[in-house]
Amino acid sequence: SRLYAASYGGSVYSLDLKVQKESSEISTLSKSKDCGSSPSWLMLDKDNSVLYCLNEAIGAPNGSITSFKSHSNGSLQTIQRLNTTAGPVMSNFYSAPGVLDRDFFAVAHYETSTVSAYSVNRTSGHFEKVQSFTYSMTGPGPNAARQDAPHPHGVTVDPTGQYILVPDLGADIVRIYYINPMNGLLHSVNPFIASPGSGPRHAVFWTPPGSTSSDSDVYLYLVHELSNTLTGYRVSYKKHGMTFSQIFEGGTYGNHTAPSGSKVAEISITPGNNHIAISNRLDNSFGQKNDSIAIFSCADPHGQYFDNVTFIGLFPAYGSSVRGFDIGATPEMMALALEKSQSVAVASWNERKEIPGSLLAKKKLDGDVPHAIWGF
Ligand SMILES: O=C1O[C@H](COP(=O)(O)O)[C@@H](O)[C@H](O)[C@H]1O
Repeated sequence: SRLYAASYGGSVYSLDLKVQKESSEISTLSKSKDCGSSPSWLMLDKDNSVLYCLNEAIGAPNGSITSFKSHSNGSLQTIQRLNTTAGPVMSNFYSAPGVLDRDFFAVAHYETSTVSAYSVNRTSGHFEKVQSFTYSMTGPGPNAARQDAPHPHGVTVDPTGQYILVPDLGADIVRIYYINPMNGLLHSVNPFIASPGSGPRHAVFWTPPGSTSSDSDVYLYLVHELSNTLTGYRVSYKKHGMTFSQIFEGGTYGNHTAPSGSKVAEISITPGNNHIAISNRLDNSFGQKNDSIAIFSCADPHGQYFDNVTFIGLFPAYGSSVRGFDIGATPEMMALALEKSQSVAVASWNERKEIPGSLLAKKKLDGDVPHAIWGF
């Protein structure tokens, strides 16, 4: 199976996982320095074999985005590199029904309080900036060290494809943009206000399988890095925006207090559509430098309909500071970006119980590893 990983050592990796009965192994197929000094996030267009890499460029005045053609032998061929405002940390594609020849992607820039949007030719992998929104605050938030300014952190497209949500860790807000269906331009609508000091980081939607309709059940789950909490909301669509009614709030350690210094990072709905997986960073829950993945149930066992959110338990992450993870491949496995272990790891995935399993393979890369994703 193919994996891609971003390393703050300045490399984007194309990796190969060989699963064997005795011992599995991750090997490097190729490595590129063309993403820039601090690759932070990867976004794969599987249909066109194009990989997009955000360069956070920590400490530098500009960030950048690079697109790569990913060839079947694993080599990464640079298509385009474009400078951006500093600090891009997450991106996501979206489209507009009235724009037939191009799609779009939005980028959250943590460092510069900015959300930017690009139009992209998905076939060629070329892209250009179309919009940006920069925010300010009149004073720091309750956690002054982390909330000195707005810090957009995530980009999530709603299930109907009409809205983009951007959790802002610094401002305790989820910014919401309506996508103009005729031209793809983003329009700010009423944001969602999170609890003061909670630091919303990333968000994910749950719907019954395959639903793209605002008429069906739509739920939003949000992880808050500063309070180490998960919140859940039933979503309703209005003429010009979305409203949220809270259905859950709980810690990512169940009934236990979050260990000092720990911080939540990633959230996703598991492949069976019935659980929520969350990465807890720097908690050492499974021993020194062995952090945890928290699993919550959120639907019936078949993932067909909503059920009350319940904490199931913690599972080992096999390293320190899981900043990103991706559950995918065939059979399903969990790729873990172990930032502070400077490694990428793959754990098995228990498809019956919808929980992480044993460690299959782990590979040290050339720096801190903020993101890893499955390829094709
Ligand atoms: O201070 C920083 O924080 C941002 C966001 O990190 P996270 O802990 O919320 O994942 C990080 O990207 C940046 O490198 C760091 O300087």
